[in-house]
Amino acid sequence: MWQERSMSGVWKVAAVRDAEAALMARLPEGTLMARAAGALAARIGRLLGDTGGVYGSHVTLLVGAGDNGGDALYAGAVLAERGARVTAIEIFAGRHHVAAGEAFVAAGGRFAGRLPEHTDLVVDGIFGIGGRPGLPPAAVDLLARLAGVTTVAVDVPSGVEVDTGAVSAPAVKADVTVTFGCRKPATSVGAGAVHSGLVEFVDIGLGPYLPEPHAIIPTIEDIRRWWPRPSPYDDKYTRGVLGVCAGSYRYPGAGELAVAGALAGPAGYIRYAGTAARHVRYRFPEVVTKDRVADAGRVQAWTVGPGMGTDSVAASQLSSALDEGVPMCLDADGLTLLAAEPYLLTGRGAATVLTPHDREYARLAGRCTGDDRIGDARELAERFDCIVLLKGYRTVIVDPRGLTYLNPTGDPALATAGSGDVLAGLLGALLAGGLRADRAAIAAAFVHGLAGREAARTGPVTAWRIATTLPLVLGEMIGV
Ligand SMILES: NC(=O)C1=CN([C@@H]2O[C@H](COP(=O)(O)OP(=O)(O)OC[C@H]3O[C@@H](n4cnc5c(N)ncnc54)[C@H](OP(=O)(O)O)[C@@H]3O)[C@@H](O)[C@H]2O)[C@@H](O)CC1
Ligand SMILES: [K+]
Repeated sequence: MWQERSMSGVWKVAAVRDAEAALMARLPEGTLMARAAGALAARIGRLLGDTGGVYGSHVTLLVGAGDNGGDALYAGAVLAERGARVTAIEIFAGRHHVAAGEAFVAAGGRFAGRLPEHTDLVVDGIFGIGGRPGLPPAAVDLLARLAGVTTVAVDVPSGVEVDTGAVSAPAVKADVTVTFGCRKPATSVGAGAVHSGLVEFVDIGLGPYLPEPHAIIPTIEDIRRWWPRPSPYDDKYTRGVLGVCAGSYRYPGAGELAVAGALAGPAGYIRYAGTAARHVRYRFPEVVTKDRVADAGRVQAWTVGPGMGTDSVAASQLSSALDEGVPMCLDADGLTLLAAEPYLLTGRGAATVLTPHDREYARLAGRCTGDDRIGDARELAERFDCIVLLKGYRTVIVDPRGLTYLNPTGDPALATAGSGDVLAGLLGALLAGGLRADRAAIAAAFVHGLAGREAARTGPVTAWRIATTLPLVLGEMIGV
């Protein structure tokens, strides 16, 4: 499924090692490292080019004992040949990739016991996929002294747990990570994605040897292809009708934001049911409003939960919506209701997407999210037999069979009150529009992220601004 061409996969270390062994068996020794180091040197060269050029620049390599340090040394050799002053510091005294060290010295690089006076750019070659979480004290000390210097991580930022992206101990914080062969969780999810900075992928030929990926990162082409578009034969009903049950007397804004998100989606008709009906009607004349889900009329999907409260009225609204047996996005207060009544979804035939943030996750799972966000999301998806969209800088989406997506468009600006209400509305509209539920979840997260980024370009981001930026982003980037 992931092989749809534009997607990129994410693989764990064991799969990378197997693919590497299979490929290496067909190639002369050192070929892969040469490919990796060549691309690394080229990327560093471009970065230095932006700040005065390679010639005469001061580059410091932090070099571990394994092949990751070897990559750094071979790249350092190329830079030294191009006139950079390259200094390598061993993290473990007397231990480095021997052939790479010789090439480095032959090209004019030098090993030193301490940092040079000045560094323009530091290369993290401490550990790659052979790394365990955390850094030796010597590396922590060097990195502290290099704080503020442009940092390029080789393959993964050292110290990040490669298979989960967890950062539970000191780890390198890179501006750019040049990653080889395939993407890994370390650069794609959790705090590791933050520590990776801009991730540049270098194809070294592993592709044909890799198995099904651990997770998938969709691209904008995937989202464009999936987004439902009306045909000339559609009417407002056949495009899909979404029911939105969100907001309340107390929190009418949640209803308005969820509806605003929904209106940006592909559904042809939005029905609102809830106690914020007056507010919704006033702001959106195109939406038909009722107080009760039971009176809302037929829909192809429901979004239930944002700001609806958790009292008995809210519980009965949720239960009416579930009775309709159509796909549902369950968010916010709806998740709190589910946590209190975990059997609510048992035996449900239609797809359900749960959209927790970390605190809602804790309520549902009975424990906090841990270091492995993909594992956390999978556990919840299995328990409730649902699709789970676990929000974060890299939102994780999993279906109960384990198919996993990572959203690449997250932005810190999205962490603002009401932002999730907009997402829930948009996601529901995609469900109503007939998109497969896992794709509806990732497409909504992707476009919501783009809208957050776009809104952030012109000032502080509010949920309302995310909602009003959605049509712009959909028109300009998704082509709807
Ligand atoms: N895959 C590919 O296709 C290609 C891979 N290539 C490159 O190879 C890299 C993998 O190299 P690698 O296997 O030699 O392991 P690497 O990451 O250098 O580190 C191992 C060393 O670090 C040590 N160590 C680890 N953690 C530690 C800790 N917390 N604290 C202290 N020590 C710790 C560990 O010690 P040990 O476990 O032996 O005690 C061992 O000495 C890969 O990321 C990529 O850059 C490319 O060149 C070509 C294509
Ligand atoms: K590294």
